[in-house]
Amino acid sequence: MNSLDPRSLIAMGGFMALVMGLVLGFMRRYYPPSILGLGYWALAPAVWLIATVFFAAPGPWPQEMGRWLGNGLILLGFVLFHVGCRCFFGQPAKWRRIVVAFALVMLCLAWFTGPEPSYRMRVAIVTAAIAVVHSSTLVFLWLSGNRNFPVRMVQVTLALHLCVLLVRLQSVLSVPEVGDLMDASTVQSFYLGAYVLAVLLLSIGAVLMATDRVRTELEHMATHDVLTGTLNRRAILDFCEDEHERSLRYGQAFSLMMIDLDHFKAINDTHGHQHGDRVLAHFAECTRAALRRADRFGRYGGEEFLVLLPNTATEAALPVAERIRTALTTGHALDCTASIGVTQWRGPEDTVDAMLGRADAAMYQAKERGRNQTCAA
Ligand SMILES: Nc1nc2c(ncn2[C@@H]2O[C@H](COP(=O)(O)OP(=O)(O)OP(=O)(O)O)[C@@H](O)[C@H]2O)c(=O)[nH]1
Repeated sequence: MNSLDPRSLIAMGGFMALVMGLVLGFMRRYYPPSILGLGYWALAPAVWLIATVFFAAPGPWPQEMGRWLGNGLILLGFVLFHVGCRCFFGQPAKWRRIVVAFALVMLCLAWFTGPEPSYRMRVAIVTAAIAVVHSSTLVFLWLSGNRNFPVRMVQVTLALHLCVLLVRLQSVLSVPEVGDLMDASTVQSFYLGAYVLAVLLLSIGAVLMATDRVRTELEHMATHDVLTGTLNRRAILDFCEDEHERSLRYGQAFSLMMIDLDHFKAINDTHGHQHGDRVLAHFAECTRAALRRADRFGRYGGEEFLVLLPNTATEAALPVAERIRTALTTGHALDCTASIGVTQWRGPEDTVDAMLGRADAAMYQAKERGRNQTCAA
């Protein structure tokens, strides 16, 4: 079987690193600053590209020195990828540990380049070091708990490359001497091919992870209220329609709860609009804490909020309303009171609009009766 020329493979890796470095660099520039880690992910391919130059191009430096630097830069690229992953998930890099370990590896490589030249030992050291970096990236990603496609793709790429590295390490340690990097053997082509693929797939994985995060952030912005963090009007109404459809299909009742803060205009007028905003945020936090996971809570408009209680009839919704009112009066400086109107789905003829109307009417009834209470309709 004809083996691929190692120089061509290295050049291919360099070209891919160039393209992916540019893509990630542009993303770093134009994506929201909340997407962390892109800088390190963009640096990794740039470093791999420079490594390619040291390996493949004859330069003014001695060949052995070029190999030493090339190996170091390849390792550094994977370290930067690891740091990018940590930053992306909001974890600081352990720089002290990284710098010490990297310096040690470079010293060992220098030893087996100059005083005690051994290509075999250099291969073993670099391979083992990259395997350690891959393992810690893998463990970190696993512990991050994220299981979406881009993370899975990066994990699979790291795991496969790790397998190749371990095979290489084992084979390099089990024979007295191995061929040179530029020997056109099938085994060498396999290792270099795996490296090129790893460079490409890890960079693509980084692109996908960042893009997925931007999509999630945009989705959140489109469905949530900035001030209170609750669902916005459109999103909570969408949930109501979904629940209504479910009730039509399965015949299970659900309840809606309209909540309006009492005398909120007076709060604004007395303490200022900003204080009013803080009261709204505090109200949202307390209410969220009083609800179950399956309940949906959204800002209907101004100081009026809507709660959707799936699978819940009025009798079960009323204690929830009381729980919310209790949660709002705990002695906190931002405490307030609220009037609540509750209604439940009444059967196939009932609509979300009709339910909203009834919940609103019940809430106004609560206001008329003196506020800070719940009425059902
Ligand atoms: N600070 C702040 N105020 C808001 C916001 N949205 C609406 N408001 C204010 O909420 C007040 C609502 O006042 P009203 O509708 O008269 O109701 P109220 O004073 O709560 O009186 P009752 O509902 O009858 O108890 C208005 O002054 C609005 O300007 C907001 O996002 N932040």
